[in-house]
Amino acid sequence: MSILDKIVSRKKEEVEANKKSLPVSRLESTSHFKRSPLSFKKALTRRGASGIIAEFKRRSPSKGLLNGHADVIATASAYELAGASALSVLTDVDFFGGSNENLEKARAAVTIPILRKDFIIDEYQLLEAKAIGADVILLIAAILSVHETEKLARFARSLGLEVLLEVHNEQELGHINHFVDVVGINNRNLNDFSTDVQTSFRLGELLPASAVKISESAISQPAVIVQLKEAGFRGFLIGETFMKEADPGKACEEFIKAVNTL
Ligand SMILES: O=C(O)c1ccccc1NCC(=O)[C@H](O)[C@H](O)COP(=O)(O)O
Repeated sequence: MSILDKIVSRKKEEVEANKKSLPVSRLESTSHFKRSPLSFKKALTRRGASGIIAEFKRRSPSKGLLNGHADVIATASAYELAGASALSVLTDVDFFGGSNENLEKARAAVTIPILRKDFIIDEYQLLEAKAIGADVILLIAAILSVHETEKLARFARSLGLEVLLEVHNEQELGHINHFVDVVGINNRNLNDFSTDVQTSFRLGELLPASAVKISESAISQPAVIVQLKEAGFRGFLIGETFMKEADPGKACEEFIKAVNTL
């Protein structure tokens, strides 16, 4: 079984358990549920935006523990102060050491949009995303059919959430539909963990000029941001480069400063 299959299999169990312990009526009664989400797309395309989407990721299947000490509130605040356009918060518990609570804490600490980074396979998770204060959700083409992608994207939009669709190869471009706000090209092959930033350049050329596209994973050099911007990318999702440092907020600040000097 590939790691992606393992994650999805565990996710199905987790979602069924959550449906029982926290029914939809409880999700719908939260204060976040009544809030109007912020626009991720606007935050990335605003004039002068850094486009950096700074991620809070404690550990990952590919690298193990990245940072056991960073505090989510301090890190989220520091990312925003450093000039990040948006945050990404892992909420998967078993494989990434994340939690819904982390996203709620980040929500209370920042005013920029927050991406719920998880493996979404069920509409319940979209209601949950809204209830914990997310603004945008991730749909991963590699784990969804074209029909499932459209159904989930439509439902997310009906809740006022924006949709980031993640693709990794030419075939997955067929998952794009008109409910998708932003297309993410993941430089990491989620089955074997190999990374190659060229994936963004290759697939980016195949997207219509009107698509708002972001590059995800394995970005560690400020110079790459300049090249990706030249290729029309508006956002850059960065986790490990920041989280592997003792002070992820400082690492983000230095990275954005370095981009601005190029
Ligand atoms: O990060 C992993 O090892 C991973 C493994 C399996 C599925 C997803 C995985 N990561 C999710 C992501 O897409 C990244 O957290 C995100 O793009 C940031 O990547 P990075 O800057 O390389 O931490």
